[in-house]
Amino acid sequence: MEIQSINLSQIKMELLHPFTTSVGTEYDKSFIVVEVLGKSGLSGWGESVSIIEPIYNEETVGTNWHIMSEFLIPMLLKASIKHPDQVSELFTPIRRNYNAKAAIECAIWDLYAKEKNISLAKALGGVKDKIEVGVSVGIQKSAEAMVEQIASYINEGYKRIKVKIKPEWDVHILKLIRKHFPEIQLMADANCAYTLADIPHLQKLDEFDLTMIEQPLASDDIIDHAKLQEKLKTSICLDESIHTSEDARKAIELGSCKIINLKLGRVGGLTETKKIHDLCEAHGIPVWCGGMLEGGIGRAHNIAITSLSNFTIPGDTAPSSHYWKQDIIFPEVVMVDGYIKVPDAPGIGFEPNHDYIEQLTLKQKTFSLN
Ligand SMILES: O=C(O)CCC(=O)c1ccccc1C(=O)O
Ligand SMILES: [Mg+2]
Repeated sequence: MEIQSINLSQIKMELLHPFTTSVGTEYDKSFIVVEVLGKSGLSGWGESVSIIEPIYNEETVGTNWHIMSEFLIPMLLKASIKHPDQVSELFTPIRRNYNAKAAIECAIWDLYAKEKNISLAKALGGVKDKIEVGVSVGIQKSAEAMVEQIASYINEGYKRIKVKIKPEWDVHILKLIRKHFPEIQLMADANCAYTLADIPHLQKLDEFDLTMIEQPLASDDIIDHAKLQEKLKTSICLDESIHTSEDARKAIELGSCKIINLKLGRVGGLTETKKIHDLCEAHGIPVWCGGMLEGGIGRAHNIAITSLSNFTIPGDTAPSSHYWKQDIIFPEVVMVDGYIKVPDAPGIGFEPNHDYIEQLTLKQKTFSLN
């Protein structure tokens, strides 16, 4: 693979509906789109999932721009890359900054698949031609609004409902949801809102037959999660705590979780995601694809990775129309009967809408060796 140039665009998109979790509310999303132009004339695309504030992890759009332009892109332009697996290896001397690394690494994977004239899903070893879709429901103004929202999502066909919880927005909400929807596949995501002092309280969630509780404790913890898992019937799923396959190995060894949420940005890209996927598969730990309110390019990468065999639980991969009035790709991602088709066109299988991306651009820079 030979790289001609790399283009970064910081864009801003309005969310159709605000999204509230235990840590804050998102009204719009500003993020970086990466285009890697190959000497082949083909382009690979990636998207960084970081937002403006460092509230889910330590990265932001600003730190991503800095790390990409000062470190990752110069390294990449000087390197000779034959296979995308080499990119994460190349970036190893740069500590953490997983979202920044992933955006570039995913673009290289897309370019690689396009140059091979195969779909990204196929390049990654995917085995499914369609994926099951779940939806993440933010904290609402009232419990009644929550029930209405869920009813409309079930109507749209979503196969799994995830609700965001926090202390004071948990037991009564889940009780009400179960009263209305006794049969749905239901889970809860706490985004680190509890501590071990909450064990008796969290045990009350066991009666709701949740598929899992996601990241109940601190974002950097795997020890206390193991202690909590011993006291809960409900499976714990880790999100924020897992950045590498080594993290996953340790969490599995300790019994800190029974399920892992995989986000390409959080673990530095597709190669590491595959590694964690394979490790989990070998240990009987199911995985699913988390979402970070992605635009169409990030969403396309999520769809491709979800085609792998151990993604056995529906992910947070809702279609474009769930988030945006207009997405940045053609065609937009659509869901039919709770499924999204895995594209078989080369690479991510969706065409970035160049004009629209340009309209949304706040800041742009092109990098090349000469
Ligand atoms: O993209 C989606 O639909 C789900 C979004 C989501 O749950 C989320 C969004 C931003 C930050 C963290 C999380 C999370 O999964 O914890
Ligand atoms: Mg989560």
